[in-house]
Amino acid sequence: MSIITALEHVVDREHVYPFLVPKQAPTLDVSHKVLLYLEGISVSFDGFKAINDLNLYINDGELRCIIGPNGAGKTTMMDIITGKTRPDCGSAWFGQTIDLLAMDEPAIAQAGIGRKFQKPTVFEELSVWENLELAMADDRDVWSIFNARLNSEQSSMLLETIELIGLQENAKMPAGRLSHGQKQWLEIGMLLMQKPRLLLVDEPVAGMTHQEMDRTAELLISLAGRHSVVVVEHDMDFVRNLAGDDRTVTVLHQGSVLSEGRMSKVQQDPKVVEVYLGE
Ligand SMILES: Nc1ncnc2c1ncn2[C@@H]1O[C@H](COP(=O)(O)OP(=O)(O)OP(=O)(O)O)[C@@H](O)[C@H]1O
Repeated sequence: MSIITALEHVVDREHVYPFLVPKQAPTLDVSHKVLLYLEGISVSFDGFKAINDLNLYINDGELRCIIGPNGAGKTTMMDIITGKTRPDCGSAWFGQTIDLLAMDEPAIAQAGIGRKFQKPTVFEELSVWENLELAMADDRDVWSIFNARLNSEQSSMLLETIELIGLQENAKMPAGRLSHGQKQWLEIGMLLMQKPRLLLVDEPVAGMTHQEMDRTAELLISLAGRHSVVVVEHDMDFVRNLAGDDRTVTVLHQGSVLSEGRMSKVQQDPKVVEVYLGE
């Protein structure tokens, strides 16, 4: 480039230098129908292998239940997917192009992986509607969110979400007054406002009534297809309900996959009966 051209670029306010463009994750590619690939992942804490040569594949739009006894490595696996824990070896890809191990936690969330922890963390003083507004994927700051009007796409997304989580009647209610189950649904709704492609849900029904559990199963099943959903859960009745006859259940034990398949098959696997269901 000549000096004149370089000077022209400097004064040209439209010109953006490549080094000034924020690095963006490559476009998600699920042409092979797999959304998440974990291969040969291991991680040790003080010499103890919490994850041991783990291989796991989640299809695009799939709802997968992950079960396993205490200490099987379920939480650590979620921590690796979301970038909270770095594995010692192995690979983790989101679709075929996005290398999760090369990204930090915010970049992974930005790329479309949302995580719901066991305890609901909603803003208790704010209404259900405001909680959802606040969670909306947007570059507005907190104050402008409440001062600005939503555009029509944002309003319809919010309406659709509040209906999906069954809280339309509670839109104006402070989130602190919701039941435990309703708070969990609100938090799922808040995650959905960020348009995740993959939702990781940790023990969603702990502390719920049976009615709330059934409603939660319906909600998670309704999300599959548009999103992939990975649910870690201890409650076997809930897992049976969620998995139905044709979804895949993965059993983790000592940091690797012990068994995988339909719930009816997994339940009868002698290895599973021995380490987990037979407890
Ligand atoms: N940061 C850490 N430092 C040391 N050990 C850890 C750490 N995180 C996890 N572990 C150990 O790794 C093993 C797997 O833990 P993890 O929490 O992933 O299991 P889990 O399947 O989620 O168990 P639970 O069902 O009880 O939640 C456990 O033995 C745990 O004590």
